[in-house]
Amino acid sequence: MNAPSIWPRRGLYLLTPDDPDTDRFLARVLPVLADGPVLLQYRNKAATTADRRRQVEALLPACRALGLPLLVNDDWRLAADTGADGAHLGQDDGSLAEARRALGPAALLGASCYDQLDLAERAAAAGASYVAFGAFFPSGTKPLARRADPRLLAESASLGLPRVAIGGITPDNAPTLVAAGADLLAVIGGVFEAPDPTAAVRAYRRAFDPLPNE
Ligand SMILES: Cc1ncc(COP(=O)(O)OP(=O)(O)O)c(N)n1
Ligand SMILES: Cc1ncsc1CCOP(=O)(O)O
Ligand SMILES: [Mg+2]
Repeated sequence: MNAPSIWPRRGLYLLTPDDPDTDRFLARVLPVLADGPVLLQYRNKAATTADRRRQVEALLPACRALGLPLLVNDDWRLAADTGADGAHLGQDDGSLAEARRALGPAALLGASCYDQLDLAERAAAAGASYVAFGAFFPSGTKPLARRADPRLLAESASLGLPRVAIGGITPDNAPTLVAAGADLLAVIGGVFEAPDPTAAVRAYRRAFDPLPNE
């Protein structure tokens, strides 16, 4: 694990797209990394187990060169085996406390809390580095995702952990979630389904750093 003790707690948290073809997957992801995401999550539900490992191993040197922390979705063991910076776990992805014990104190460990403050409280107690809520808007990537109320973002502030918002976030609706208390905006389709993914990455940055008249 090479997680920095101080990691970026505010900005675009980019998640990779589902793509079964490794060459195409990397050709889609690598070019947007330099343009402003502050965290990257490897999430590719369309890849085989062997390809998942290959793809994490291919992303890691690029992330290292940019100082961009890389988390692995679902599978903290793959994160441990590849030396990634951490993992993101949902309700079906195993024990957060076990992952924390295995990965150590420096690892970045994220927890899906959906629409439930009590899950966030439990995740914090189990050693999460951040808590994630959502979906806040309809998501083309995950149309059946549970929907969450933006008020959860303010209600979870007292946990003292960065709060991640996810689900259908676009450059247009991003500012409302930042205003509601989101520290990190987790995005897939808004970048990878955009006609110009690099321009889309830059557009999300504006939610955190608006122009003077905005
Ligand atoms: C930052 C972030 N938030 C939520 C999720 C969703 O995790 P999960 O519920 O385990 O669903 P899948 O991503 O595994 O489909 C996430 N991955 N990242
Ligand atoms: C993994 C996940 N969990 C809730 S919504 C979602 C998908 C987010 O993707 P998009 O940004 O395309 O809506
Ligand atoms: Mg999961």
